[in-house]
Parts: sequence; structure tokens; C-alpha cells
Amino acid sequence: MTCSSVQVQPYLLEALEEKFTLHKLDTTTEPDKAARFLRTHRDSIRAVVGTAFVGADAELIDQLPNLEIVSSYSVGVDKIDLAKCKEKGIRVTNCPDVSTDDVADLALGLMLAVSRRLCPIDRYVRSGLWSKLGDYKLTTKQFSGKTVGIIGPGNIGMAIAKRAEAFGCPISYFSRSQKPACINYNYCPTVVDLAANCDILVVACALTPDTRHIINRDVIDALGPEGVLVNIGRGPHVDEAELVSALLEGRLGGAGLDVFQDEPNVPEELFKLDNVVLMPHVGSATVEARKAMADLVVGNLEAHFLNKPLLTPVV
Ligand SMILES: O=CC(=O)O
Repeated sequence: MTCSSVQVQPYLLEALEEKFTLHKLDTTTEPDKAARFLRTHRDSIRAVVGTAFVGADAELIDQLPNLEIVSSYSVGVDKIDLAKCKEKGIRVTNCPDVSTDDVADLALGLMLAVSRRLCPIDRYVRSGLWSKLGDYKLTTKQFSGKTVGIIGPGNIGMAIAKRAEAFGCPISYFSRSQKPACINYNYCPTVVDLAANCDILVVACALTPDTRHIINRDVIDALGPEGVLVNIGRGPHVDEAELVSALLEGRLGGAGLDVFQDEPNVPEELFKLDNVVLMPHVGSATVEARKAMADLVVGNLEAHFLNKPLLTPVV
């Protein structure tokens, strides 16, 4: 088995080491070392453990002739070449449901933090400016009662909607078709329509070729100078260059971002903006969720090698 050791907690590594023969591929190392690693272990590897950051692309899959399963320590499977796995009969599993509450909590945290400027105000107090200059400038906006627009009313999107409702926020949503579970929410047939009719727009859908750059210039313009974008999905959902220029030019009111186009690189122009909150892709990063995810990764592998039904199959 191989496992990308970046972002994997010791609990998971220990469980994998206890039950399987584990080879750790450090994807941050020089390409030569990774190539040597694969040449040495290619024939013995029957399973890959991926993450939200490093999965199994066509190139890796092609180098592993005996690969049977990719068990991803993530909800999203956008870093795995699913078509290739299907074609080769390689099983794929992920970790759905167990981090839904945590990701939704973070989305609400970002909405509140951007609206109420929690991060710059915290910095203001820490740097001693409160006692020197007096109150922080009155720039914060009310969050309660604002219309929240959700792209992708799946498990995470619905958990965000439920939380926002408790703040008195009307909910609108976009998906390819109207959802019976969203009977109390306002359906918008296009993302531009949704952006034009909400105050805070949240990306909560899976990343697929169809949803890449679902947030483009037209959507940003429709959201407008008072609007806030929250992204707890994936960086490539957003045309990041357009987002950065809209924020710098004041064409967008603010953004709460947990994910970026080229992680861990974040556009430095954003660092100086008080209307932007930046997180290092930590939506599911709670001790509780990550333990449950680790248990699912191991449980899926055990099920596979015991010829039992997979716990959370994707392919
Ligand atoms: O981004 C995190 C995940 O997909 O679990």
C-alpha cells in the first residue's frame, strides 16, 4: 500500500502501519526520489491512500500494475482519475458525511468573520491599537437576516442552509434541477441569477469539469460590491484571478476562502485586505472528523481485502 504522507495524521498512519505494509510517498520531495520510490514498490502496491491534496491521477495509476483500490482520506474525489479507475476495475472510496457538520460550521464561521470583520478587529486589539486609537472603524455588516445563496444543496450545502436559517437568513440555491428537499428555499436556475439575488454566495458543490470556474467574472459582478463569496469547496471552482481583481477593485464586498487554486500558495494581494478571511483548507480539520475519516479509510481497505462490501464506495 502507498500513502501520501502529507496532511495525514499520525492516528491514520499508525492504523495503516498496524494492519498493512505501508510505503509512504512524500509528494513534496524531489521528483527523482518519488520516481525511485515507485520503481521500488510498484509491483507490490495494491492500494493507495489519497487525500484532498494528493490523489491518484492517470500517471500514478498507470505506474501501479497491481492497484486494486484507492481509499481517499477526503470527501472530495477530484484528485482521483475516476474514469481511469472505472476502466481498470479499480475501486474508489471516500469519507462522506463524517465531516459535514464541521465544514458547514466553518462556512458559517467565514460568513460571520467576513461580515463582522472578526480577523482584522482581533488584530487591532492584539496590536494595541484599541487603546491608542479608540474604536475600530465602523465597517462591519450585519449577518443575521442576509440572504444566503448556496451552490450545491448536497449534504454540506443543506447543513449550511440549516445553520444560516437559524440566523434568520432566507436561503436560495442553484443546482442543475430543483430539489424536493429544498421546498422552502428559493430555486435559481443559473448561478448568475443566484448571485444577483443573494448577499452571501457559498460554493458547496463537488469539483467536476462542469463546476470548474463556476464562479467567473459574470457571477462576481452579479454578486456585486456588497456581496460576499464563501468557498469551502475547491479552489478551482473560482476563477481566482477574477476574484482577486474584483476584491482589489472593490467590485466584490468580501470573501471567506478555505480553498485556493494552487494550494498552499495563496495570492499575496489578498493578504492586505480586511474584507477577506483566509483559511488553509481546514474545513474538515477537527480532531473528531479526522478520526472518523481515518476509521473510514482503514475500514474500506479492510472490507476490500476481506472481500466484503465497501463502506463508502464511489467507484
Ligand atoms: O477537502 C476536504 C475533503 O474533501 O475532505
